[in-house]
Amino acid sequence: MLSPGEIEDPQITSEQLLSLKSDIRIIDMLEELAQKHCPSQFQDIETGGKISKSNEKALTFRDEGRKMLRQKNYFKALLAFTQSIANAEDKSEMLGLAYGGRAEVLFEKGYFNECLNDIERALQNNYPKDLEAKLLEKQTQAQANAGKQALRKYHEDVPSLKHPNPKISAASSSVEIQRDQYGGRHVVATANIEAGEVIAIENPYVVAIGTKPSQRFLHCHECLQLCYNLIPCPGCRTALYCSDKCRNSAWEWYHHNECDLCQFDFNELLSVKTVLKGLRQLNKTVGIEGQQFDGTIFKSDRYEEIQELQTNKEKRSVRDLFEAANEACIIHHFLTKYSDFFSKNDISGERLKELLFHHYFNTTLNKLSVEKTKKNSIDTEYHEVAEAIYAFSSLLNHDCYGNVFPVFHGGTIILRASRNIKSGESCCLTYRNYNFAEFPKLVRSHQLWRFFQFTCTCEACENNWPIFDCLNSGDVEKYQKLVDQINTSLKQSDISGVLKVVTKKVKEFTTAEPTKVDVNVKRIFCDLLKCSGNKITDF
Ligand SMILES: C[S@@+](CC[C@H](N)C(=O)[O-])C[C@H]1O[C@@H](n2cnc3c(N)ncnc32)[C@H](O)[C@@H]1O
Repeated sequence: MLSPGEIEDPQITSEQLLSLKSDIRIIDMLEELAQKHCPSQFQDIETGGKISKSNEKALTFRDEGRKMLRQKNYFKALLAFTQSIANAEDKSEMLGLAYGGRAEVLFEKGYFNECLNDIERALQNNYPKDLEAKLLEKQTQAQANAGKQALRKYHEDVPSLKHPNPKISAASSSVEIQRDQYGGRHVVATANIEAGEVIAIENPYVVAIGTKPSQRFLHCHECLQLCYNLIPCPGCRTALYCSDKCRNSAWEWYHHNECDLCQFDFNELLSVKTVLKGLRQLNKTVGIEGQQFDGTIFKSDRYEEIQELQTNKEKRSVRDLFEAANEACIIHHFLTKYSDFFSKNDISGERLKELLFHHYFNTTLNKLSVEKTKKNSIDTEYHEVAEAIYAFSSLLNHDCYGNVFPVFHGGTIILRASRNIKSGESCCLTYRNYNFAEFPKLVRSHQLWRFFQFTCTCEACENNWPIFDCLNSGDVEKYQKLVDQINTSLKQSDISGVLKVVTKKVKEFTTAEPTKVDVNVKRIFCDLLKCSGNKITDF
């Protein structure tokens, strides 16, 4: 794709662009510039050609899978066979063989139920008759063991809200949405909230899985659950799902058109999914009485809430405006030329470009990173699975010493208080973990402006709280005792026991500038909260 640096037109400024007033005029002007400087950019993508399913590619991955299986490198074998399944042509013998190969890996690792699913799929997909006897033998062995397979849980059950908010479908009744001139919409506590309390439980509107093999070949692209026997979209070699239910849901809401784009090797894009799902939802609800948007209840699964999310368009650089316009034009071009989008949607090309432009900004601004953690250990490392858009969770503003922490169960986000929050206080996340203890104020303000276009005026910024090394120590002796207690409990895998002790400690925090002990205890507390959420693979 063309980059803004390649536009040799130094005269253009974001003010000039924004003075054009309407989005479509900005898009048109930038499209004209892009065509002047790089007339061949659409053809460049097209000459790469449709990268459709290919049994040849599937065979290469199958060979790799078999090699890894022989070497007992089961993890790599699983990834290779799943890639073979993604590439194999629908209903081909190659697909059957790829399922058969993965069934062997699953058998070796004791995933007998998953193995049986794959054997079934192999048999339904023209598995070669001369190899069938061996597969049926494996089936009998797996059936004999399936009953003994322990139930594996990749996160704890999603809790339910004790006191649901009658006006916000995802939130507890102790919060409300307020708006002010400086911070826009934000979430405020309407009652005292204790550390650990659940503030909201919310499903994503759309998700976009990461591009690494450990992300896309191990998680459902729709619900984000960890899954070792994903099934492919029959049309493209990109999308993989944990079940027919997820595959059908994705198809119904957005993938019926996204699939055409995936065949040109576009990664799954939050903005595109949002537009496709939004239009689908609007088409479905229009005309149904009582389904019109009335705005009295904030619903997480409704397009109007997503459309309203902030864009900061007026504060964007030329680079941002250009990237958004360019992406909108490319997606528009490919949907027009290679899909039946316009015959199924009553919408003009210009309107589609405007929507893509709008959602480029509001998805880049509001997306959250869906994470997972190591099993039963305090793990400060960052393991991303996907990015996702949540309607209500997007309304929490930033604080460099945030009081809310997200934990992910599959794609579901659970927002918990990471310290006590007083009634009337704002409930805030720490965006991209730009917290005061790790990043000096100068770095934080630079990055917060770069990614979120605002100047932070939180207590840490206003009072110039020092970074960790320069904080007061706090009660180190007590802290050492706590750490010993934590380590003993962790050795016995007693997470809930240690969480109780740490929660008590967090509840004792005062509002003054935190000490080193406070910062460490809060960090441990958040890491322990994460233990109930998504786990990294145990394969
Ligand atoms: C994810 S949105 C949060 C919800 C947003 N306030 C709204 O009205 O929809 C992020 C944007 O909110 C604003 N924001 C977040 N935290 C802020 C803060 N501490 N002070 C001022 N503005 C803030 C910035 O414009 C930022 O780009």
